[in-house]
Amino acid sequence: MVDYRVEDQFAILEINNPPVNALSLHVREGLLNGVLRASADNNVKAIILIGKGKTFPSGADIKEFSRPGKAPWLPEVGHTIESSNKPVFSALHGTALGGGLEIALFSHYRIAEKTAKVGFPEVHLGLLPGAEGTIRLPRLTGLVIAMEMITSGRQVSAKEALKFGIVDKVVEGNLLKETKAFAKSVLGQPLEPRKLSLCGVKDADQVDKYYEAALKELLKKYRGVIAPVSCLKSIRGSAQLPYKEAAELERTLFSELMSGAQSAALRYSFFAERAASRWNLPNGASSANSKPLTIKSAAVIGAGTMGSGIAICLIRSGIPVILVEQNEKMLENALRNIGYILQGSVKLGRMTVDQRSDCLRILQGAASIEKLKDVDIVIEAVYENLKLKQEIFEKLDKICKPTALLCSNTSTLDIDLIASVTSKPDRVAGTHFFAPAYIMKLLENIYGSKTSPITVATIMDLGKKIGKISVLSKTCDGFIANRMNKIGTEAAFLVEEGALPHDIDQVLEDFGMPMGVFKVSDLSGIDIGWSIRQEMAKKQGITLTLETHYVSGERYSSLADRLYNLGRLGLKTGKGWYRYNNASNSRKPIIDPDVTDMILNHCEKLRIKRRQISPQEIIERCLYATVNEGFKILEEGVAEKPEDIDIVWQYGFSFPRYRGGPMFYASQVGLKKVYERICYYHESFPYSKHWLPSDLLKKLVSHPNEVPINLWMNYTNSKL
Ligand SMILES: CC(C)(COP(=O)(O)OP(=O)(O)OC[C@H]1O[C@@H](n2cnc3c(N)ncnc32)[C@H](O)[C@@H]1OP(=O)(O)O)[C@@H](O)C(=O)NCCC(=O)NCCSC(=O)CC(=O)CCCCCCCCCCCCC(=O)O
Ligand SMILES: NC(=O)C1=CN([C@@H]2O[C@H](COP(=O)(O)OP(=O)(O)OC[C@H]3O[C@@H](n4cnc5c(N)ncnc54)[C@H](O)[C@@H]3O)[C@@H](O)[C@H]2O)C=CC1
Repeated sequence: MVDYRVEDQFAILEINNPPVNALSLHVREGLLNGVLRASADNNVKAIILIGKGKTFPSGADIKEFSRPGKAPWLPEVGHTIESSNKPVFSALHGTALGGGLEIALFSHYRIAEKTAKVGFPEVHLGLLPGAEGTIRLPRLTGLVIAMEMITSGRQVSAKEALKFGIVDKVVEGNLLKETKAFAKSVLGQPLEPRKLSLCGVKDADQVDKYYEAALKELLKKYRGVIAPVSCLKSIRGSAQLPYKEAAELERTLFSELMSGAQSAALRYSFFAERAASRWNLPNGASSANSKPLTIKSAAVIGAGTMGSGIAICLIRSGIPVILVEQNEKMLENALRNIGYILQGSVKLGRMTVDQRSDCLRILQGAASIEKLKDVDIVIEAVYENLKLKQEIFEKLDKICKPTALLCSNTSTLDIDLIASVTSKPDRVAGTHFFAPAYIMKLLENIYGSKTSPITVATIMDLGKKIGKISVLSKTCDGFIANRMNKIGTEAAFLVEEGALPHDIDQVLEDFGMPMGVFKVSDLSGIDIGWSIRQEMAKKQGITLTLETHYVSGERYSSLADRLYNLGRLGLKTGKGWYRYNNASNSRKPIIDPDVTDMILNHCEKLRIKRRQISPQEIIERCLYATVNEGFKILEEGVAEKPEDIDIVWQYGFSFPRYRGGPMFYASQVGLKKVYERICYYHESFPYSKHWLPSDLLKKLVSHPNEVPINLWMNYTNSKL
């Protein structure tokens, strides 16, 4: 794993552990032995550490973190490098990250190839750079840059690294040749000043001031996340303590993080995200054996909230779009609105004026779908109405070229029903974006029973190309995301039983959700849910009233319908579950006593006896109902694996990454405990079928060995 050779009196230690040269045990052993061998070899004047393939080591081997590790540990390897009697040069290319950068900081000199990037991304894994990265980086860069880089996990370019003093030279061309040339220019110079363990932190006297300022920022930015603060404490130690004691403090903080729940969840999330990009269809097709088509042009039908957002995603990635609306006036409004949104991006520094112009240049409007005959893909985003969508797909089938993919942004409707009106159902799929589509990272792609592997491969690939995290779902009512989301349903029941909307929002926010469910409902519009419920009632041939308490034997809450009837549609009308100060254009939700009165009246009318509800019950009711549905989704093959579900929740509903996702969270609580509580709530609420315990969960708890191993178990200390 570390190839050793001597060339021109240089010992070259080439790290060869694809794909990212992670510093797994054999690499650490190879480095340690290689440096000792080279140090003892009289024919060697200097040592060069270099990565084979696309990168210098991108970090420790994260997979090893969930197993008992073995020496030599990285700091031991590092100190062997630093104390070598021969100068050691790290030649950096690709992404020299985490433990990789630490190895470089133990070396006496660092040379970076022009396109290389360096950084400490450990904070994203709930960790700190625990091989003395927090002690060494400030010795090179000073405290402010070290604090920023380590607490943000940001990767910096070779050029910036040179400016910060992290690397000694940036080179172009053959890295090894250039490193040798640099080495020759410094051979013979004393090594002691190059050993960071012997240097001090130049702005150490300012540490308290920098620490306080950074802490204030971090607490605001990363509410509930512990690793950034630990990083900061360790960096403070680097300035306040002698080197050895600082390293001990770093080790203690690292061990605390490593054994904690947040890092377990974040490490799981790292692999889950990559696992979600791989897919398998029941017919044997998979991401490994299916090739995507190239999408060179697109059309979006419906330029409302979603259609406009989807069009932005496409044009931002350089894909020309024809945007279709019902008439010229609506089209004009939509195009103007897109212009404003992009203007906002410019103001926020997310794009330049020129990039905005480039985007608008490839956006074309149309008030009829007749113009779509040449596009490679159509994404329909009209109202959530099956009949309307079928009419549109029937027309598209006739107008578009035979190879075009026809996709719907439907949030709930069966893709098979939409595909059934076309002559090419293999080309039909769901591409479910989340609002606001130009911000939210998730693209939930949906395949129907006839969707072809090429279609699936293309929409999964398209997601990646437009900067989304794509996850695949089989068609069903609501797909993974909306079918599983029982938070809103249970939250409404909890309000009927005794809680108030802001109580529930507070508990969910304390759990780590960026925004409570009622605030989200106000933001997206009370009318959205109302339309979905009306559509559902129509399908079942029933009429919903404000007194409706059961629908087809299922408990139903009409609280949101009451808001709708009062014209309280959320933020857009200045009133919803909360009140908003529209005069000052404020989006800040204000608790509204009128809503409390409305809730109390509702309960009185329906003779619901209100009671005290604990935060624990709120979490259990909202999350365990969701988890139970998640297991049903797995059982039915709607989601292929728990990772897919968790990634949908992280990127579609902003579920806190440091809790892994609802399925992972359940595994951390203990599946047995979760199952028992689900059974308890099923007994308490027999008229909510989402409490009917999942067979898969029951089997997993009672006969774990009979259930195929769930991937998440590989990376964590999760328990049954
Ligand atoms: C590197 C990337 C930027 C590459 O991106 P890209 O090209 O897009 O490829 P990907 O699809 O992301 O990745 C390809 C493939 O590689 C896998 N992979 C990537 N990185 C790693 C990794 N670090 N480890 C393992 N595997 C990795 C990835 O999963 C993909 O495979 P797939 O899942 O099968 O598809 C990008 O990948 C990236 O950003 N990677 C992560 C980089 C990172 O986070 N690095 C930091 C790692 S943590 C680290 O380095 C820790 C430390 O610094 C501290 C170590 C301290 C040790 C101190 C220990 C002292 C302990 C003493 C204990 C004593 C106990 C006792 O006495 O018993
Ligand atoms: N709003 C949301 O948060 C989300 C909505 N969705 C789904 O996206 C779709 C669109 O939703 P929204 O954008 O919120 O609705 P919207 O009401 O904001 O926009 C729909 C647009 O479609 C246009 N339209 C209707 N019939 C048309 C036709 N025949 N030809 C051209 N344009 C037509 C309307 O004029 C309107 O501008 C729905 O299927 C919805 O379920 C999916 C994810 C999230």
